[in-house]
Amino acid sequence: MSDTTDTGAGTAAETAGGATSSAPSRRSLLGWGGAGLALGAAAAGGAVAAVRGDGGDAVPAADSGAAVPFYGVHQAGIATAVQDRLHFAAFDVTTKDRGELIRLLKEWTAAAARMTAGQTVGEGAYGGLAEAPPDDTGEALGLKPSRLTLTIGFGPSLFAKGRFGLEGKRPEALLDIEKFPGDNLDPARSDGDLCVQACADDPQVAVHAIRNLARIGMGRTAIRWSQLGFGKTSSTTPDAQTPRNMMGFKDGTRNISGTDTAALDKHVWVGEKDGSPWMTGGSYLVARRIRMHIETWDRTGLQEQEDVFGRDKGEGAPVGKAKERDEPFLKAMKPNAHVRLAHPDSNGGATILRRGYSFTDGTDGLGRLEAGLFFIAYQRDVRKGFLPVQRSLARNKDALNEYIQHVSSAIFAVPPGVRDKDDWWGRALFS
Ligand SMILES: C=CC1=C(C)c2cc3[nH]c(cc4nc(cc5[nH]c(cc1n2)c(C)c5CCC(=O)O)C(CCC(=O)O)=C4C)c(C)c3C=C
Ligand SMILES: [Fe+2]
Repeated sequence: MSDTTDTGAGTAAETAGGATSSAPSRRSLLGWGGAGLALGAAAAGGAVAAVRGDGGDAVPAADSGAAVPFYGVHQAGIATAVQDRLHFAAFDVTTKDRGELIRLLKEWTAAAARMTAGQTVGEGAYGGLAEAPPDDTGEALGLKPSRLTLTIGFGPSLFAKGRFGLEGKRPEALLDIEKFPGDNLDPARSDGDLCVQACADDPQVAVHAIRNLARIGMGRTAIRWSQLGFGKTSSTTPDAQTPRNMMGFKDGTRNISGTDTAALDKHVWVGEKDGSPWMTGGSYLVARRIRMHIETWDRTGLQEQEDVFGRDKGEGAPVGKAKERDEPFLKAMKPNAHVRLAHPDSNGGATILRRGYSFTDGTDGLGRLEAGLFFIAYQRDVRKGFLPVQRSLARNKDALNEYIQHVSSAIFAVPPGVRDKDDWWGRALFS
């Protein structure tokens, strides 16, 4: 655990860069494969043979074992290619000391830079003082970087008066989300001062990352709730096969593509003139745990299932069309079909980037599968993204509502990317 050092930006930078560390890395354990080469470049802070051009514009990662660059204009994990697994954690900040919080964010940044490059945290998992717990918990030793991305967000409660002096910096877009008809929200699984979204192609790598951040944060933060996810339910790579959700339908067909920079600028990235300068290049994240009434769905006829979405189950084509990517003709769908109500044309152009994951947490004690969608949406302004779409789905009685229930809700301001080794998560907010 790296709580032994007062990690100033300089120290954090050295650690993040990896150049001065003698810690055993997942790279050194792996040798120099193709992924290792990309990782080596990332660790050196140089041009990466890889996944993003200028650190902001995303292009798909080819190799699921590779490293996704940590530094960039935008945080990775939003427009970058979606990985297979998720561990999402919301934290309460337990320290009252602003300086402590800043130190924590610097330490987290340094650890995140190392872990996303496939390296161990701090001095590693072994080889240190026998009396002290190792800096790294060790379960990712020998594993590839697995396209791990770590994306941080700040919740509304962090900006509360009398806490950290941030009340004047709360963006208007970081609003308190209203309760929608049909919501059955569990406060213990909702909200949070901070969040970290960890996505990777190996679940052990994602879980290791959250575990180590939680460990570094001990005494200053505590996990409020967390969510594991599998089977991505969206795609930010248009050429990839669209994944299917737990209802068996292709999900993510009409998502914003990670390569469509014009759409990302228009709908996802916060602009300079959007009101909160520290958020320029960032985005707003809405997370909703949505339980599915799986057993009811499984007893529902195919025609009804297809009517619910307005797409067919096999190909994923919109009603009356042959191919998944054909332009939907909304009026051909039932008035309360999910796609019809969620489409930008039905919501004044409101458009979101979806990045959700399926989940199952076993059974619920009544023999029913505790399963659903952990819905994640990124947008430039929640008032022009999630809110109008969800209002439309809730108030117009989306046909899907009979089969689902929203059981948790959270919103976070996701700051821009960490530019280089001297930068840290939230620097613009606290400066
Ligand atoms: C508030 C936003 C949305 C919530 C909540 C939501 C829940 C939800 N969606 C599905 C399954 C599908 N959704 C699909 C399309 C779709 N959904 C939203 C928004 C929300 N969905 C949008 C904006 C769209 C795209 C509409 C369009 O432009 O055509 C689809 C169709 C395939 C696709 O385009 O992705 C499916 C399937 C579930 C199961 C669910 C809650 C559990
Ligand atoms: Fe949807």
